[in-house]
Amino acid sequence: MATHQLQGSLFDQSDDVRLGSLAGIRRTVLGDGAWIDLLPGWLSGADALFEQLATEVPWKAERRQMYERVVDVPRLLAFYGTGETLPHPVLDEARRALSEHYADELGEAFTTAGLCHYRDGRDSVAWHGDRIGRGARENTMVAILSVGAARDLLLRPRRGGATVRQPLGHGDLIVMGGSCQRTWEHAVPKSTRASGGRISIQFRPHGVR
Ligand SMILES: O=C(O)CCC(=O)C(=O)O
Ligand SMILES: [Fe+2]
Repeated sequence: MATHQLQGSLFDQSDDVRLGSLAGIRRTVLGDGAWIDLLPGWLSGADALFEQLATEVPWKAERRQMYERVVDVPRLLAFYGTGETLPHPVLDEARRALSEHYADELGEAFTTAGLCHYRDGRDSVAWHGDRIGRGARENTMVAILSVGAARDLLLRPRRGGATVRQPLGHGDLIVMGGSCQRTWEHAVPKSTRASGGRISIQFRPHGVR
């Protein structure tokens, strides 16, 4: 598999949970109208936030029909809809900061937050685009803040082509934008190297899932 690796954060030993500036965010154009913005280490104290979210969020283990079998979804989930208070004030702050930063380009606010908890390297998410909602038809943005151990987020064009590999953890921010949910797919594959759990917080506009 051809991979193109961008830099991520390796450590975060601060206990003081806070956001930095979004000024240093950098865009990579993927093609077919898709792009990603990256800001390694946007959140400091990310590993402390991981511990708190892991224990305090009311995580749900879901089961889904896969052909003729019902299987466990290989990660824990939580969802906060529009107007709901998020499980840590810094996440409300992140949602506000992202909404402000992208106001002109996105034309609407980030409202919902989906959380995924990958307990270890056996947890994963299969190739998909976030296309249950408007992302199937319209350009939109999905902003993901990652805390805990780094895991690879892979991105590949739907029409075929090289895979982009982006390790994410320890307070890193990625924003998938443009046509990314339609023309590209993303996944977090299983890993034999994962050195602990990772939680991702996905901010989306209303009606994007
Ligand atoms: O955990 C991640 O970074 C990706 C999660 C994801 O793609 C999703 O929940 O739609
Ligand atoms: Fe996704």
